[in-house]
Amino acid sequence: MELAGLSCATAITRVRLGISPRSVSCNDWYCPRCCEMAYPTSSLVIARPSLLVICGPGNNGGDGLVCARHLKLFGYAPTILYPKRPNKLLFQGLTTQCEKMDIPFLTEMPEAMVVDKAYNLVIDAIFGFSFKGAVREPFGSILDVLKKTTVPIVSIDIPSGWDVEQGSTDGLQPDMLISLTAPKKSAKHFCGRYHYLGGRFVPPAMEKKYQLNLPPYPNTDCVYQLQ
Ligand SMILES: NC(=O)C1=CN([C@@H]2O[C@H](COP(=O)(O)OP(=O)(O)OC[C@H]3O[C@@H](n4cnc5c(N)ncnc54)[C@H](O)[C@@H]3O)[C@@H](O)[C@H]2O)[C@@H](O)CC1
Ligand SMILES: [K+]
Repeated sequence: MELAGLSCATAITRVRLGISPRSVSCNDWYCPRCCEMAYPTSSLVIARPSLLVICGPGNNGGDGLVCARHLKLFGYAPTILYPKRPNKLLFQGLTTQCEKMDIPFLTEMPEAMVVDKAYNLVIDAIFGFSFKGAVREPFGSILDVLKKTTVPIVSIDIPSGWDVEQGSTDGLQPDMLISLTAPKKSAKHFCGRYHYLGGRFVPPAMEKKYQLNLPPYPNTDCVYQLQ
């Protein structure tokens, strides 16, 4: 989980993010002409390099907590929403680490307009490959807000609410997807601009056994850009 979260934070720092679609005429968050070196904090829309990380009740949420901590170490200003916290030492420890790093926690999901004004990016760490059935609250309302925001969304492993194999026609449409270990079948329905693979920790024997055909990560990188 530590490596998964670190690779998510690393992938996020690699993406170009424009000065502001509200302040540049081309309306493109990732336009190479309008963007500076991009994701460095100097190019963010809102002066403060603010990001909202929304964490769900399972390991996908744990990846989000780790990702938030590393983003803070990289110079960003993450805020976390973590509405359903499992009663397990692992997640309590990850939460404590974020608190000790002065990462603020929200008590409720802000409205879409507030998200648009306050954050440069939303990181969706709500559900991963164990999501099933109809979305239960409070996550249904949270996903509804995310569908209304204009802020780019980065989904960890799977866009939350998508079926792991079939995807979703009316679900979240993130701008960036970070597949962990290997892309899931639903990734072929991803229509955003950036697709990264992260989580460089698969033993070669396992990669061979499951014919994962993972791409060659360059040098010591923990992420690989697929798209
Ligand atoms: N190889 C692995 O197993 C790895 C897993 N990792 C992460 O772990 C994720 C999978 O973690 P988990 O198996 O804990 O599952 P998830 O984090 O996908 O979600 C499980 C949680 O969501 C809840 N849930 C499921 N369906 C729901 C619904 N319809 N409405 C509301 N709540 C619902 C469950 O009660 C459970 O609390 C991956 O997607 C990935 O992000 C990574 O850390 C890397 C390695
Ligand atoms: K997710």
